[in-house]
Amino acid sequence: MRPQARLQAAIEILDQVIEAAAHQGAAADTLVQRYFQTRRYAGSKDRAAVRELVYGAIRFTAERPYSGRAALIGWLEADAPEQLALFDGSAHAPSPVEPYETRAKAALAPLWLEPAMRARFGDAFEAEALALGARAPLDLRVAPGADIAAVAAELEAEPVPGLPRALRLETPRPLERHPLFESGAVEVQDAGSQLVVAFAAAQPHETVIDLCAGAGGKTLGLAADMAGEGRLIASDTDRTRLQAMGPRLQRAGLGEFVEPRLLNPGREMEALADLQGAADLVLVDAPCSGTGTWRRNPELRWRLTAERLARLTHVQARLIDLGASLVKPGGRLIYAVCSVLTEEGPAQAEAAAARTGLTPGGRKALTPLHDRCDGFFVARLDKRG
Ligand SMILES: C[S@@+](CC[C@H](N)C(=O)[O-])C[C@H]1O[C@@H](n2cnc3c(N)ncnc32)[C@H](O)[C@@H]1O
Repeated sequence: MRPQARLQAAIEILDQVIEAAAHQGAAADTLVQRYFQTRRYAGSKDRAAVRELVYGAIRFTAERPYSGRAALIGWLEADAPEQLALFDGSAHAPSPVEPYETRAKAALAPLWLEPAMRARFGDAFEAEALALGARAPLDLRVAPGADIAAVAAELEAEPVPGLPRALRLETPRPLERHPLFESGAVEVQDAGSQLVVAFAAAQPHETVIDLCAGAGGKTLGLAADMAGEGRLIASDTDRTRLQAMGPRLQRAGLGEFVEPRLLNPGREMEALADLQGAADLVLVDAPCSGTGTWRRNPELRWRLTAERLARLTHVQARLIDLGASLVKPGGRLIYAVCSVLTEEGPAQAEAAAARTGLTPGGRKALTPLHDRCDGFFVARLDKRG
């Protein structure tokens, strides 16, 4: 592809990303992949270059742009103006840039969300928002049986302070076909997620419920901490995610240990009735805005709306109440969200303590700027014995 055609491809994909963001459609990564499935003439260098253009424009502005063209022009004018000469109207090229046409403006947070984020971060708002929008390294969790020093040497990865089983690749590269990944010796998991698991402090012989287990990222960490002793139930309402957990458990040799349970949305208790008041630990890793993961999913900034956020906080409160009923006297509930918003974090935990009668037992807020990991909020709530 000529450079001009790459720009035009990026514009077309960005149009799709904008449309999908407005209507809860497919993720940007999926749209990039689909675009090239039907364009076999594009080689791997073309794909990589177009992807860079698409993500450069997405990272540039947190405010959903008017069009793919506006997004790309806005970004290139700010960061690579020489490329605008390639908007020359030749075959497969974008038409020349007009002085008065709409261009996206740089924005660190969606306009409607900025006041809440300023209130949350105070003077550090700009630095925190910049860190949230920057590229993330690739973090790995090394399985208990694997020699971490040998894995670090083989992958040329660095240790992560405070997490003895974590390694970091500052420049991410695909690992899905690496023997260390295929054998279950390493799993991709952000340091923030690993810190949440460490905060939960699952112990051998406990009964643990990972209520919103998804594809099992944190389940694997909980299982490692339990050293295969006790009971670990992993539930979710999403069949596809729960099914994706299967191969991960197999790779880690945990197929027999973890009990997956598919829940019916709104009627979750039907599949959990036997566990009422039975768990030492319930992890509620609740669905959330994902504001803490903007580094890896920058287009989430274009997706979130006030209505969606309100729906999410409602679901979070419901899941905390459900989780609380599963905790046994003397047990604990760990509430976690990959969010940096007060209403999903501290405010949610405080309201939960007042509503459920559970006792606040410590909490932690992580941010990319401060902790070099995804943004997370995690809180512990104890049930009196
Ligand atoms: C933040 S994700 C969990 C990520 C997962 N724990 C991990 O570490 O990879 C939130 C999960 O909550 C699930 N979920 C949404 N509504 C739910 C409900 N009513 N009951 C249980 N899980 C639910 C979603 O399907 C999603 O997988």
